[in-house]
Amino acid sequence: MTEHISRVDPDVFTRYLERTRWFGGKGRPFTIASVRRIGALPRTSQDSADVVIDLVEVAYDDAEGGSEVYQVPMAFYEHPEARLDHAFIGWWEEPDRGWVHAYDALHDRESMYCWLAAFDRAAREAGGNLTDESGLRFHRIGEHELDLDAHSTLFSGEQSNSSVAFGEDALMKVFRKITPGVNPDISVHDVLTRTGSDHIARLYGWLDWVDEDEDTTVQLAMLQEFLRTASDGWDLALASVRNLYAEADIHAHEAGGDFAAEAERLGVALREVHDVLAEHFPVDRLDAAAVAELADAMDARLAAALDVVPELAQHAEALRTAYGRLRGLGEVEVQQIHGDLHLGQTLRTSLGWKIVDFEGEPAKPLVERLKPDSRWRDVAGMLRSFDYVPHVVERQFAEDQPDGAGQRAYRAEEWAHRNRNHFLSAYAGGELSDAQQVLLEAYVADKAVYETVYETRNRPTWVGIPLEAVARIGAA
Ligand SMILES: Nc1ncnc2c1ncn2[C@@H]1O[C@H](COP(=O)(O)OP(=O)(O)O)[C@@H](O)[C@H]1O
Ligand SMILES: O=P(O)(O)O[C@H]1O[C@H](CO)[C@@H](O[C@H]2O[C@H](CO)[C@@H](O)[C@H](O)[C@H]2O)[C@H](O)[C@H]1O
Repeated sequence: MTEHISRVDPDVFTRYLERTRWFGGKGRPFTIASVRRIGALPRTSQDSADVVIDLVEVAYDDAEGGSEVYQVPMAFYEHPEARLDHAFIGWWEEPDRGWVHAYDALHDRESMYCWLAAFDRAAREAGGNLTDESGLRFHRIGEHELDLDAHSTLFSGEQSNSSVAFGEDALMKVFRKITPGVNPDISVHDVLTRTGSDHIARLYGWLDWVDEDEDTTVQLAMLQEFLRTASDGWDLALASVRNLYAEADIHAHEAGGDFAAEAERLGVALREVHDVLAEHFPVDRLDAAAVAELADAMDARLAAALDVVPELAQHAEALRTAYGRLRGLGEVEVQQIHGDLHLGQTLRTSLGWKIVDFEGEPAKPLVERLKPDSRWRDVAGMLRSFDYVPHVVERQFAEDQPDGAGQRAYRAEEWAHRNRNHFLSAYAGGELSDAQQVLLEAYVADKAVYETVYETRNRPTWVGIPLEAVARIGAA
């Protein structure tokens, strides 16, 4: 542990991380390797607490090993704040502040005002940049005037990061797992905002920190347009299946809540986003050797997954065969993509579909996430998501209405099939070539394997959903 908080019992952070949704190391043994104070938010006249940002380094004590760094913004109060009980981290003596009661600052409206006010001030500084003496830099782009009267509300969803809405004006996403260098969520939103894309929330700014010791920059948060009229694509799709089940014996295309037209619009939106990204980021053609490396990477991911999900073993050969087919492809085009696309990353607004969260898969190292990849990875992510929807609805129905499961399973498959097809043909604009089919199948298999690990670690009772998909690949 570094000197400045050496009096804090590391168990305080261990217990806190384990309680959060966003900590990626749940289920793995770990110790706190270091805690580093990187700055304090500029004070405003409304402040009632000191607000600081710590980076907490976690070292894993299992065979996989390695370490990760998490961002923990904290509000320090002199006395306990009952209204923030749910966000309590611990209490300890700070060298220059005395005894403090530390709370997760994102739950605290007074503290969140510090971020909003700093972003607002940045817009008025030269170049839209505000830098403080600790190296925290607030950047603004565009003309949007922030609403400084807006109250902050922390989103409570299942997220890898923490998002705070400022009224209906702006949304700030605080990145939890921190890696030095460019965060693709910011760089991709920056390009799509500057080019006027219709399918994203506009970027308003971001916060980074210059680590002078390591000569690196760390991106800490992103501020963007709040999509007021948004409905989550995942929730809409769940509602569509519930609607289908509410009427006995009708087909998916006959149900009032049919989702196929939305699936088609989503396909078109994704293609348009991919086209803009291809225009503004480098596009490469992988040669046969590089394509073989792509297959090797999928093999390696499967090997690592087998340690976490031993049930995958019986399907390993079929999965390797799907990856192996990639080796027969001469060339594969790669570009900047989304990297972790699923229905929960899509929002239906009054102005059409928007896609959010361009950070890539949270578990992947940044170097991997920054590498150009095939567009078919994103398409595969969406196809997997259409597969998840009826399974999740069925879990809810099975409890209340155990009868009729067989009939529901049949109709569920019809729903998933219909929406996958509508999405895919709208995206591709016609039939897929053999090479595209091979790519798509390999990426679907790779995503399903990733999901088995993700579910085992985060929602163990859901692991059957991707495992069933993996079994289908085996049976094909
Ligand atoms: N600009 C926005 N306006 C309104 N809601 C948003 C916006 N961006 C994201 N959301 C909501 O916040 C949720 C989490 O955002 P996301 O970027 O996926 O975070 P994470 O990286 O933590 O997964 C999304 O599912 C969506 O419902
Ligand atoms: O949104 P995140 O970047 O945090 O993505 C992670 O969490 C997702 C779950 O919220 C997970 O997605 C999986 O579950 C979805 C249903 O909840 C389903 O629609 C997706 O198809 C499935 O992959 C995602 O994989 C993970 O990276």
